[in-house]
Amino acid sequence: MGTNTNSRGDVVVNEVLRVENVSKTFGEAKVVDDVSFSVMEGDIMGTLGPNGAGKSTLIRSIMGMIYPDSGEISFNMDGERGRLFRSKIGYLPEERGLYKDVTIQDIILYIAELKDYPKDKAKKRLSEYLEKLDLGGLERKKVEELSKGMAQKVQFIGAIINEPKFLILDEPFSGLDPLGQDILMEEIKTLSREGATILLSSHQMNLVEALCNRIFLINKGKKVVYGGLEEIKEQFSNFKCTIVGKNSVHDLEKIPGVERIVESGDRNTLYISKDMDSNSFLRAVPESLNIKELHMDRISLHDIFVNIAKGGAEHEKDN
Ligand SMILES: Nc1ncnc2c1ncn2[C@@H]1O[C@H](COP(=O)(O)OP(=O)(O)OP(=O)(O)O)[C@@H](O)[C@H]1O
Repeated sequence: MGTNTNSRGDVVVNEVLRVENVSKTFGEAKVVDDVSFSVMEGDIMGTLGPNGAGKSTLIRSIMGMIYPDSGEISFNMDGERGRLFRSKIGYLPEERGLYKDVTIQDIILYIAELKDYPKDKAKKRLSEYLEKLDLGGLERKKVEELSKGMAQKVQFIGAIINEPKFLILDEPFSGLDPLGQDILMEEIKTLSREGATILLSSHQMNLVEALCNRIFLINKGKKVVYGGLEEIKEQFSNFKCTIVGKNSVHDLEKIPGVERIVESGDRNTLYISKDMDSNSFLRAVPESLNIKELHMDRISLHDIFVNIAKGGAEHEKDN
């Protein structure tokens, strides 16, 4: 796993959540298969995986909503070890649902009460967060009058109303417009700076890349990648080179270090082997190529994800 550096850059040893050899079967299908990982104090950990990979099943198991067939899940918070400390945890479930015929304030105060969080503090925190999330002054609005994105923000407030030490967010960005996503991302960073440890699942790779210090990637129920974001990028090939121009894939494939090509019209993206540094690669690009544009980039989390989900295809068409 390498050094345990959290999202704040601190080296930490306190493991807040430990998932050990967890498996879950529905009918004949093993949807979580012997999965182990840890979330360290101060982490913003991203759980990624294709549709149906097992992310929500894992999260529901952590939340004690379903029982794994085997394995152990344990928390360690404020020096106490245990199964689940409800009052210290915040949870945004994948399935959205708030009572419709109640006001925002009533539902949030109800959630706060379930978590033993004082009513006066909850009221103040609700107003602050409504303001931050662009819903200022809407305490008395009924849930049924809200748009999907607005309801999503209210449910987020429900997850953080008790100042949780550990926050689990299942697809927090889904249904939000780009502005809403940016606002939420800033709030997640602020909560982390203020001391929360966060586990989130998302399909928005750019947001995960900007937020998370540690990644857990699951595919078909099995852990496939786990570690620090930088560590993972180095583990997979480091660079990609995009060349725009009329070139045959056959010629591009012959350049030393090219592992994989994604073709999109005149634009070819060449994924470079991690053994090849960028200077050596550029020196090896033949003069005979037709080059209208050329750029070198670090590979993104999106690239890593697609590569794993497709099983590392050699040569792909992008359209
Ligand atoms: N209660 C259930 N009963 C039967 N099968 C289930 C149940 N819950 C989940 N599954 C199955 O388990 C698999 C994993 O589902 P899960 O919701 O954990 O995936 P996910 O990674 O969260 O996917 P997505 O990104 O689409 O939300 C799927 O094949 C799903 O059909």
